[in-house]
Amino acid sequence: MSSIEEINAFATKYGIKNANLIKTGALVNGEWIVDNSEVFSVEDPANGEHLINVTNTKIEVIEQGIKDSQIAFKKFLKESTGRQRGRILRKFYDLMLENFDDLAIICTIENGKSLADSKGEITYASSFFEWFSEEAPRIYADNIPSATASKRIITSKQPIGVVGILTPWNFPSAMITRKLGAAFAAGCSTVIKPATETPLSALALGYLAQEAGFPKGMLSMFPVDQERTKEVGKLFCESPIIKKISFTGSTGVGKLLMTQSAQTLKKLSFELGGNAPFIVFEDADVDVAVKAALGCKLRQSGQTCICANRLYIHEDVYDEFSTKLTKEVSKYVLGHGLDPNTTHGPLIHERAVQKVESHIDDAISKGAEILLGGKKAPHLGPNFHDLTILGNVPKDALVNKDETFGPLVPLIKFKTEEEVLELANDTEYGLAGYFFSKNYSRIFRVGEQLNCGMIGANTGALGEASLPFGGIGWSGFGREGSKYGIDDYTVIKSIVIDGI
Ligand SMILES: NC(=O)c1ccc[n+]([C@@H]2O[C@H](COP(=O)([O-])OP(=O)(O)OC[C@H]3O[C@@H](n4cnc5c(N)ncnc54)[C@H](O)[C@@H]3O)[C@@H](O)[C@H]2O)c1
Ligand SMILES: O=CCCC(=O)O
Repeated sequence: MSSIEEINAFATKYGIKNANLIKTGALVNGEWIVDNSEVFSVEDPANGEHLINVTNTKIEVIEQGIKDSQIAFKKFLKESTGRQRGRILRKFYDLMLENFDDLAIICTIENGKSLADSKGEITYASSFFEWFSEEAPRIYADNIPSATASKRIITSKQPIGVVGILTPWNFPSAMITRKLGAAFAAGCSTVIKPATETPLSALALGYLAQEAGFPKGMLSMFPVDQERTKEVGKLFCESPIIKKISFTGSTGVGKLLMTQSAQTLKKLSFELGGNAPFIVFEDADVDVAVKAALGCKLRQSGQTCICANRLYIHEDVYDEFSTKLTKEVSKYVLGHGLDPNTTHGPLIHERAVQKVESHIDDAISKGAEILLGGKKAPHLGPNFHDLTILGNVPKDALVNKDETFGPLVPLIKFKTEEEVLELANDTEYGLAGYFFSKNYSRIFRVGEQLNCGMIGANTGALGEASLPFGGIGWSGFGREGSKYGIDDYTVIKSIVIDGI
């Protein structure tokens, strides 16, 4: 599908005012390539209905796009300044805000999350362009004293070159802007493969990039189906032109991409899976902890990499916490994301629902009890699952080790700080962690001992453009956003000058 009439009808059906945002082809060297000979279907995860067909970009088109991206990079490197790149990013930010409602609707129909969550995502996504528009003119380096009196060592931070960006479906806009904003601020060109489930949000950003003044070839986007995804991942990793890969997704795929990148020794940034502990100590403000758990565990129905995965509650406050949490969660409404009453949407696909079920079944077989929910909700659509709270989850339940990535809140009792720190750190993962206490020495002590890249102390909300976002261990490496975010897209060059 791609005629103007069809696109307009699609936009009208969903209340999207700016039909130009609906793109169904690949963006290659400044041109939209719509090829109806090979397409894949984008579906609404809430009801399984077909939304639109998108071009399944052919490998030869992608290979050419990568070459064009290198030409664009070299040209732009000579011409552009940080200030100019900053202005383009600022324009991009403004355009995202002008198209705010439309971008949120596009996100909801292809991802399933509630419109409120989508609006939150567009605010978050656009903030990275605002942030990096301000960072772009400030890429400073050093003048380093030499050991030899006649020498000077001058460094500069140069853009690494063409960057391959591979993004997931759970934040179809923000995972692109957090990478693209930093890469473009540094002066890199980018080739992006968005998630097969959510290409429309990505392609809408491709359109806005052109409107914002991205030079042709500085941003190319190749939508592909699941099957071709693997081929493109390998192509990016093995390409001698692409100098860096930035990936957000599962740890398994991260390991594969790292192996595939060995021959080209690429610079890599990986945001991978998590297994976030959420600890409520006996000296916590329980109301604060309950409020934080609602957002941090159940935002986007639990499909966020920094979602709490396992909740450890001190035995003294366990009953109060579980009663208050259950009362609040029972007020939530599952439904289609566009329905104004909906607080929580479906999961992305059947596999995700099965994982939630398997974690529930495992915990119950080991003695956990259902406090709320506990079942699939097929009457709402194929990918709906109850928001579920399990009490008295044993410490050997699967959910302690494996990320659910869904709406399951497992409550696990503990007695001592020492015991809970051991449980919390008993994992290969280390993305986010949370704990709640009013005792300041404990805040410092536990904060220093939790093995995670990001820690919330008395908060469940971490994400913002100024946060160095990233993990340790099997949760990946590299930091996105923040004053460090551009570093991943630059190389330090030193010039040693003698004879002074
Ligand atoms: N860190 C995050 O933000 C994040 C986001 C989404 C998923 N996840 C993790 O992934 C798990 C489930 O999600 P999933 O199964 O969709 O993850 P996944 O890793 O299979 O998919 C994530 C993204 O990677 C792409 N991808 C998959 N195989 C690829 C390959 N061989 N080469 C290149 N790209 C490839 C997918 O198309 C998708 O865009 C979760 O449990 C969570 O741990 C993490
Ligand atoms: O899911 C991955 C990113 C989540 C976030 O940035 O808050």
